[in-house]
Amino acid sequence: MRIENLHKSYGAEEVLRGVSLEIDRGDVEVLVGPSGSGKSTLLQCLNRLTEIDSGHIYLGDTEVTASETDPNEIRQQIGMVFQDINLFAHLTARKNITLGLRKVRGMSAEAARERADSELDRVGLADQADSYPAQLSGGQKQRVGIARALAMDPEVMLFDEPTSALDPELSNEVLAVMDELVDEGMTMVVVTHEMRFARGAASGITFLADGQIVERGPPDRLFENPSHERTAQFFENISHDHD
Ligand SMILES: Nc1ncnc2c1ncn2[C@@H]1O[C@H](COP(=O)(O)OP(=O)(O)OP(=O)(O)O)[C@@H](O)[C@H]1O
Repeated sequence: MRIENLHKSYGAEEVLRGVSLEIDRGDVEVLVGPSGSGKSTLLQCLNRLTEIDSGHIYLGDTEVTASETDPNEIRQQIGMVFQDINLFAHLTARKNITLGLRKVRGMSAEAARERADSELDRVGLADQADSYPAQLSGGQKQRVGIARALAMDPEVMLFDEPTSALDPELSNEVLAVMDELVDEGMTMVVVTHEMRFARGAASGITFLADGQIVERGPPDRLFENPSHERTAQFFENISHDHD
């Protein structure tokens, strides 16, 4: 993905102020930064959930931000997992996945069911296909959300604080699934406070503050030897939060 000079304002507040970033196929980019720095907004721009004011986003040769590009197609190619698990409560885990496959992809009932079951298996939930969201733990629901995005066979997966509403044990279930995706070579952009995941899985860490990239680099360098005082301060603060 290539992100060029993105600008986005909400009213008078400029939330993204000239963000440029390149993410290679198979890379895992972790976005970090203080609350309100624009991480979620940036992520949402990448699959057109939020429209930008100016700049360009490319996925390979396709310009995501071009007016003729269909946002629904982009959202299949660039899947997203949110902090709030937004499953349909009246549908089973399997049906939550087959719905999009039938409606958007026009798959037959049988093919959709097969695909859903195979994605549920991939996230370790083969035995929960008939469960309703209320019968699942937060971590299981989040994994169904991941399976639902994966079922569309995306080229890129976006994760917006996928574990921050979960207690540590359930977070680990979700992180384990994310680690597997990393091992499979999935291209991922992840907003997370889980520095252990960032350290272990990220190819690059981007530190955002006030809607701009302060610095970017491989995790070891950013954690051990940041170039900017602001980055150092941020990592110092989070390590204290987790003491
Ligand atoms: N839909 C919206 N309408 C108006 N303002 C918004 C909207 N979404 C985000 N903002 C504002 O944009 C700024 C950046 O928000 P964003 O959620 O992108 O930051 P963030 O870095 O993800 O923060 P956090 O870590 O707290 O989630 C904030 O000041 C926020 O209030």
